[in-house]
Amino acid sequence: MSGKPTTGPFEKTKGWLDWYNGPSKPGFKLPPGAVDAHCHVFGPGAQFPYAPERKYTPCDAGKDQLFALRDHLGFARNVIVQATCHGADNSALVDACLASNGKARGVATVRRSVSDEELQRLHAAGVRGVRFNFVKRLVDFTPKDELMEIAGRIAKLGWHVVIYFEAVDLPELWDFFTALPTTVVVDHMGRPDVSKPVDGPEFALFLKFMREHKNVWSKVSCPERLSVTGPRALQGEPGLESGAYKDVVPFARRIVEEFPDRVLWGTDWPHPNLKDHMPDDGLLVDFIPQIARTAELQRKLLVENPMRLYWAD
Ligand SMILES: O=C(O)c1cc(C(=O)O)oc(=O)c1
Repeated sequence: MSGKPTTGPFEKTKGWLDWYNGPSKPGFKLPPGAVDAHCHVFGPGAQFPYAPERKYTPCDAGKDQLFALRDHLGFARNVIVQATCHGADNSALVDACLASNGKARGVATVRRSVSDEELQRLHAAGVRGVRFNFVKRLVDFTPKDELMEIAGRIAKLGWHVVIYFEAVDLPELWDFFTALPTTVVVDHMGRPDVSKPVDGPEFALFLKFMREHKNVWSKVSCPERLSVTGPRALQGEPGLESGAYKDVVPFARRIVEEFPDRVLWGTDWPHPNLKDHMPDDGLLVDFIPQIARTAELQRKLLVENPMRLYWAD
């Protein structure tokens, strides 16, 4: 990996943790054609300014650094998800997709005012979905009728909707989510509270959501974000052997084993808003065989599912 995080003309949010630029080589050998199906680009801010309405200002994390990480870890492709710090200006995302030689597809953020021409331009760049965010610390509220209107328009392009929310908010969002007319992909397992039992009512509701709605998929990503007690995956520390993020394993494993054809995995590089540590992305890859325990489950999670959703054409 080359390149160090820079900050450009913007001042980072106080306490911001930069991505770790010395990731280890994973011990786990990814299957050929593996896709990192959730990652972001931030700026660089000098070229792609952060949005005025953003809730945080990150360090830069540009496409060259993302592609270097992809190659270092052994992924073949990326799905780049529009980060909230760029609002609905998808320029950095589009630039990265276009520069990737077909190795990156995107999930954009759009407003009701987006034109059909702009949607076509995004499609041509490789965008295949839009992201609706309900995490209050990240975005201002968007009315549900606006989101439903957008969903109806992008459905015609064959795109899907990615949703990000906290587990406690699922009951209130249920009717909206289950009325969406597209495939629906949940970010980071709907952020379960992993200090609660995997068999408890909160996670049961999430499993019911997926069980009763066959159009719902889940990213089994972000153990570093969800873990409460598990040891961290830090360079120089025994990651896999000591069971890094082990409190997250039962949740992710449950989803992978019940819904093997509707799961995706991603690094979440450059890991926005982590508060107490920055993971080694190589060790995050080493987390995968704990949650997808057979070669077949790994192939579905890392190759077949993301290819079906993002590279169907
Ligand atoms: O939990 C987060 O802070 C977070 C933020 C963003 C974003 O700002 O887009 O994306 C993620 O996947 C996760």
